[in-house]
Amino acid sequence: MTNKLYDTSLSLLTDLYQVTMAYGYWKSGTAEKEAVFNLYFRKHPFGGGFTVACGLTNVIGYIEHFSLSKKDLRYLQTLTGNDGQPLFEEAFLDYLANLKLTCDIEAIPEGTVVFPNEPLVRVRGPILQCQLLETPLLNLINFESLIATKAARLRLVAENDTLLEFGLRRAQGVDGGMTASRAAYIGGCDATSNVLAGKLYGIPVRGTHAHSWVMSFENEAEAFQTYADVLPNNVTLLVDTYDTIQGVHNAIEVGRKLEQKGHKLAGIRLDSGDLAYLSIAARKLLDEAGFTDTAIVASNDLDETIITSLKQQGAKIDVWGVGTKLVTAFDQPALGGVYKLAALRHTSSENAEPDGWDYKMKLSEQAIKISTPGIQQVRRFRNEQGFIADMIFDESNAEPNPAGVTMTMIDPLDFTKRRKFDATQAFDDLLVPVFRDGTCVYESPDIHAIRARVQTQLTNLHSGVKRFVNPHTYPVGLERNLHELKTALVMKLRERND
Ligand SMILES: Nc1ncnc2c1ncn2[C@@H]1O[C@H](COP(=O)(O)OP(=O)(O)OP(=O)(O)O)[C@@H](O)[C@H]1O
Ligand SMILES: O=P(O)(O)OC[C@H]1O[C@H](OP(=O)(O)OP(=O)(O)O)[C@H](O)[C@@H]1O
Ligand SMILES: O=C(O)c1cccnc1
Repeated sequence: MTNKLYDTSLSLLTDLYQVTMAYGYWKSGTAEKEAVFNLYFRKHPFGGGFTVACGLTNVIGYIEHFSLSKKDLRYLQTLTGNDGQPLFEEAFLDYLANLKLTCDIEAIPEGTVVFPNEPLVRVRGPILQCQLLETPLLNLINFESLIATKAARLRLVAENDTLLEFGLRRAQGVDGGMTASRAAYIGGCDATSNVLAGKLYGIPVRGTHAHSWVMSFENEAEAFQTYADVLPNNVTLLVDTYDTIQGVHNAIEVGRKLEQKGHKLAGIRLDSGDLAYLSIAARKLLDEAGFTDTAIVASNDLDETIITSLKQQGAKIDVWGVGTKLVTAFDQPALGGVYKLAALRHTSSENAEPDGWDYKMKLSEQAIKISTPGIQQVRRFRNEQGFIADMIFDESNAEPNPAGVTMTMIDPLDFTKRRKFDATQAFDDLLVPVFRDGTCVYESPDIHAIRARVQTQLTNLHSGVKRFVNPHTYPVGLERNLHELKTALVMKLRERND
């Protein structure tokens, strides 16, 4: 199912500087110059060892609906510079009115585990168009990948327990709630409480009831009984409004009556107090009363650390409801994805050289912030045990060619560390074609298939990469030619600035 939230044009959902640069390219006659940009991040979120790529379906929706409406253009017409004069001339607005995206876009499919410096999306096309896409692409990929990663971490600790996403009420606005519900499901949640996300994305919806239900009755027993009478096929009772242990006794009473009518007490929910102690006590009471199938749901500011601790304490919790700390990515509120120019095409008419790419990179005093030039692809080598290493290479300049025999991968942090991969080594090239000349050529898998992909990907990762404390760094390197090209370009740029 595609994301209906983006069925209207969001073409102005960008930073002003993208539009002023677009104007600059147009005015200086370089708008159509072919460029390549890469979208990548530099550091895993949450101090982890992996990230889950997510957001591509929404990127496709955004691009397919890209078109500046008359209202958009009228708005741009009103923008003025510091002299009070219009920022943009009419002819540029006419150009934008007729602008159709013609980019070629490759991307790593959603649900793939990815690592720092790997291009998640590669955009190739007229530089003006590539530039306009920067902000929306970052917005869409950064947030969804962040939340999918958080959910994948929760899934790792929840193991085979049920994981519910309860975050809408505490999410960052409407869109924060909607995209978080989608990404949380993809990352590993089993269902959401968000009904609109259920409708739009086909995510299973689940829920219990609130304290207000109990508080609205004379007493808890009456509240539970009324709920069971009204929804006998959906009875999970929140037992902690007044006294949790008494609440469990009241729930058991209702459960007995449900059984007499051929229904069952599906669960109880704990939402405060010591969840380890209370879940163990509740399990004992339920089991003694014969309710061995009744699930214990827990919520209350849970995250992967608390769930791990509760499991270590022997908590008897079957279902974890996680809201705030999941959908707000509480401990790291943003993934720092960036979008950098990596190559610009020159034609023989511009200089004496034949047509070809000028490689581009951003220098920095910090090695981690130096971007990598080139028309990049990521080759993931694997064997029966799982993923071995990822090698970033330049499609137009690989050794000896992308389908060829031995390739040498160089560790970006220690150039003396090299690994060779010969032709017998199994691999997958991660970036796949998504747009050709502005037309979508990629069919997004359905959301359930994307979710399943995350779990398959994680089973292919070494457990050391998945641990939360000091995770092992999964090897990612540059193919030798790309490494040499990058080194030569750094030298050249540094010399030019000396
Ligand atoms: N046994 C436990 N071990 C570790 N953390 C726990 C345990 N039990 C509960 N927590 C977590 O501790 C945090 C605070 O719980 P605490 O009991 O202090 O507040 P509360 O139950 O929300 O209080 P209130 O009764 O006022 O609602 C929550 O994030 C909760 O998930
Ligand atoms: O704790 P989170 O991970 O964010 O999970 C969502 C929380 O939202 C609800 O509380 P709230 O107090 O809003 O409503 P309630 O009266 O139904 O408990 C629910 O009981 C959870 O505690
Ligand atoms: O259904 C629930 O139990 C629920 C839904 C939203 C937030 N907290 C709990």
